[in-house]
Amino acid sequence: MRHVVAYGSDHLAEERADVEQIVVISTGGTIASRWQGSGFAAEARGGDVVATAVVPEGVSVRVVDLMSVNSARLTTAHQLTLLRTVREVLADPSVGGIVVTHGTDTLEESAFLLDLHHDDPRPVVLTGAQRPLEAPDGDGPRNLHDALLTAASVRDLGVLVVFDGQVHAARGTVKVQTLATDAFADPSGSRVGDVGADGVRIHRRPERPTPLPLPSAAPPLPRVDIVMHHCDADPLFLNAAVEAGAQGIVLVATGAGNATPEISTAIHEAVARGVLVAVTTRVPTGPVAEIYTHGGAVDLAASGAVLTGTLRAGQARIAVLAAALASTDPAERVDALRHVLGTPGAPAPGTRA
Ligand SMILES: NC(=O)C[C@H](N)C(=O)O
Repeated sequence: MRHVVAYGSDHLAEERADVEQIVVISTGGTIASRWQGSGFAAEARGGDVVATAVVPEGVSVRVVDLMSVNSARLTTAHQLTLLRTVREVLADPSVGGIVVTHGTDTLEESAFLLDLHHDDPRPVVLTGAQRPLEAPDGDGPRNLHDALLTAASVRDLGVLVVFDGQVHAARGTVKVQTLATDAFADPSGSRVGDVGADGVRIHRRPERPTPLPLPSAAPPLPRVDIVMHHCDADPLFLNAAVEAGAQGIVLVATGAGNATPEISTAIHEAVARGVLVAVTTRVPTGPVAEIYTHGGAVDLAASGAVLTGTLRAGQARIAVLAAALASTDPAERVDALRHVLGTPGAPAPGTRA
């Protein structure tokens, strides 16, 4: 990345490094965690986090200290603040890309929300750590270096997750390890690339639907709940979510998307009240599919639920949330959900007559 530039009135030509400015947005997580006397919690500022990493050659870093929280505590309001901050940062054409340091617990949710709205060729790369800030064998410094390198190197890949030498698309990626450092994978797909001593290697381009417009962050933000099915489950929690005012519900069904006739009836009633209901599965890998009746996915879909393909619970919830933020009309919300799921033939949100 070297080129020739002219400086000042004497037209002195010099060769200088073409520096790529990457903005690091710091949000907390284990990568920013310190011991609190009883356990670890996010505490450090972004500058402290960046100071742990080797900044790749040709990259300059500017830090935005957005928040410092364990990611299990994040709310929709936090995530919309992150989304707006990304937009504001990218409004500066001198910025080459963004790295978001984030707790791993809900990283896949924030990454997917950003990806659904990302309409810029410049990358947004999320990373974090499984070991705390000052751990002698910490994984944060390498992850941050790799994320910076990726953010400075790639274009037109949407929002990415870089972790443990791997580059993942936001969509489909889930946390697959509670403690080990190879924390992320797409169980139903393949990764986008790798980061090694020879740089960033990209193997595939993620499929992404047309990005959604920036949603309003004005309260009240829609409530979207997750309810898990299991042996002996009745519709109590699904109905409780409706009573609590949920505008969207994700049922984490068994197998390929199956529950019971009673839950199918409860979904029918929820949908009749304008609630957007989606179905994913407890199984780690593979799509949900309309195969079984007697309370199976065939019936749940007939009751008005939308099957979410290979998205797991956290990202299925983000898809429902994004659809709920895109419109207040129940039919348009279904369109928006099908659009973000990449359903063939789904009308673009807001195009209904
Ligand atoms: N590894 C981590 O980052 C976990 C941490 N509890 C979080 O903030 O998500």
